[in-house]
Amino acid sequence: MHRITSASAADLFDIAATRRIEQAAASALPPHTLMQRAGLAAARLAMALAPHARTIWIACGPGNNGGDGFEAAAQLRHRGFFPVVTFVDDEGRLPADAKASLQRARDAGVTFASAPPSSFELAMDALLGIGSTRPPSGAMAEWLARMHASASPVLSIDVPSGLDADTGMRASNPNQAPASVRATLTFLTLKPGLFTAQGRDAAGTVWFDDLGCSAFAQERPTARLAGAPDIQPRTHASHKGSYGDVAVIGGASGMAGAALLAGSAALHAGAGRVFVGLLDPRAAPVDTSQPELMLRDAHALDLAGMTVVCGCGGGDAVRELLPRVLSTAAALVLDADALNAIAVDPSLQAQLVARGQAGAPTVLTPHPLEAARLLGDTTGGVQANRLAAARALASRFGVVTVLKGSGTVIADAGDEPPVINSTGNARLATAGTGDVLAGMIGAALAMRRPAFEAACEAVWQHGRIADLWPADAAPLTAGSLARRAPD
Ligand SMILES: NC(=O)C1=CN([C@@H]2O[C@H](COP(=O)(O)OP(=O)(O)OC[C@H]3O[C@@H](n4cnc5c(N)ncnc54)[C@H](O)[C@@H]3O)[C@@H](O)[C@H]2O)[C@@H](O)CC1
Ligand SMILES: [K+]
Repeated sequence: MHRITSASAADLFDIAATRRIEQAAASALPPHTLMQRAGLAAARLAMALAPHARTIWIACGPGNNGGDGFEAAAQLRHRGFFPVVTFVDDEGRLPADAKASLQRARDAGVTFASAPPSSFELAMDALLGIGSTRPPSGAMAEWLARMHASASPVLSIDVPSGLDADTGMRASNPNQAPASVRATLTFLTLKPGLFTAQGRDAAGTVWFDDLGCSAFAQERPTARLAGAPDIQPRTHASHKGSYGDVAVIGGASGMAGAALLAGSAALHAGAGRVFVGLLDPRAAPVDTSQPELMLRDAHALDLAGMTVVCGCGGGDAVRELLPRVLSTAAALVLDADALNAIAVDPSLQAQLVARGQAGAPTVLTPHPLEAARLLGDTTGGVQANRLAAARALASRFGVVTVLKGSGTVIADAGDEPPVINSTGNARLATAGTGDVLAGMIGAALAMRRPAFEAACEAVWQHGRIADLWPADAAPLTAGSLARRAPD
């Protein structure tokens, strides 16, 4: 068993692949072995989370997830703890494995109750796992609300009940208040839904136990956690030309700040030189607080051979420059208003596809609404399956897509499984952080990182800065994020 951190690189498997792995393992092992291993792992983690616990409430559902709960209860009782089990369904409908574990819990002297204990030091959610098919209702919904409203830690078994392990969408209760301490112990495989959409909030700290079955995980991963990037040291004999030029195109009237933020981020991410081509004809000729940035009129900037970051604060004015940007930029990041312009213009879309066919790298950085516009979908449709939406955008336009949001998804047009980023937090939910990300990706491209790696590394670093932000520092702003330091 080990804890998954943002530094962990790991393969993720969807429910269908997990079921196949489970079947292969179950048929090679003596009956009930997997559930006994799962229950023991759950009991061990429960003891570690609440070693002082007098009462551990274990809520068990009608399938094998409930079986894991019964098994954990038996193991805890054998170790001198006092689990109280509430069971949501009738015993006759339990699958065989779960039925055997129910009997083991009874034999161990576990207390069974019809209602949750009045107080408990830890709650274990063993109601629904990967077999969840509909929103929890009735007693199940009441029990989930009760455990998540408590001040005691909640340990979810395999998957937080009601969370779709493939997509990270909750069947109901999307605004559930987080319990004080929340952890999920997942078995056999890590599932993508634990790391994107509502999954990160629902799961809390993720622990993984492969139940000794890693040899059976011979499936192609559905997605990956990339883990911490490998930062290469700079050679002494390098110079600014070694780290490339970035040109930011954006900053229409009243929105110069967005382009300056992207430029600042590119600079602090290590680009050799950064030009900011402003679309506002009345823009100031220099930013005295960041004199390193070379401000230009966007229309006069020569883009040949440049890595271009286009769209930050671009307004409608960016539209007229896009044909030139799409045809001349050596490498390109398209953000914000550039994406909105492309979404409504088939000729720009054709140019984007042509770039991909010519092998020119392009990274799109949409938030869910921008992705929906590009796909002709709704935000809800995109969020309902973020992995699929990111892949669809990447393959439609021949680009690398960075679908922003909790658990940012990075997908490319090839066969590579998408990456779900595991850094970042709600500090990033403030104006301008997307401009900063676009600039950081631009810097990585200028340093000649392949587009997919550039995007994965920059997204990871961007979230990492927010994760490391000192709790007692001023709130994170996009400007300080770009500079990577509190003001
Ligand atoms: N079978 C095995 O050998 C193993 C199973 N494991 C556990 O088994 C789980 C999968 O078991 P199952 O396939 O039985 O699936 P679940 O235990 O997730 O639940 C499926 C059952 O719940 C019902 N159900 C679905 N949504 C419901 C809702 N909203 N309200 C009420 N009932 C609902 C279904 O009709 C079905 O009876 C995994 O998540 C994992 O926890 C692990 O112990 C690993 C080994
Ligand atoms: K569960």
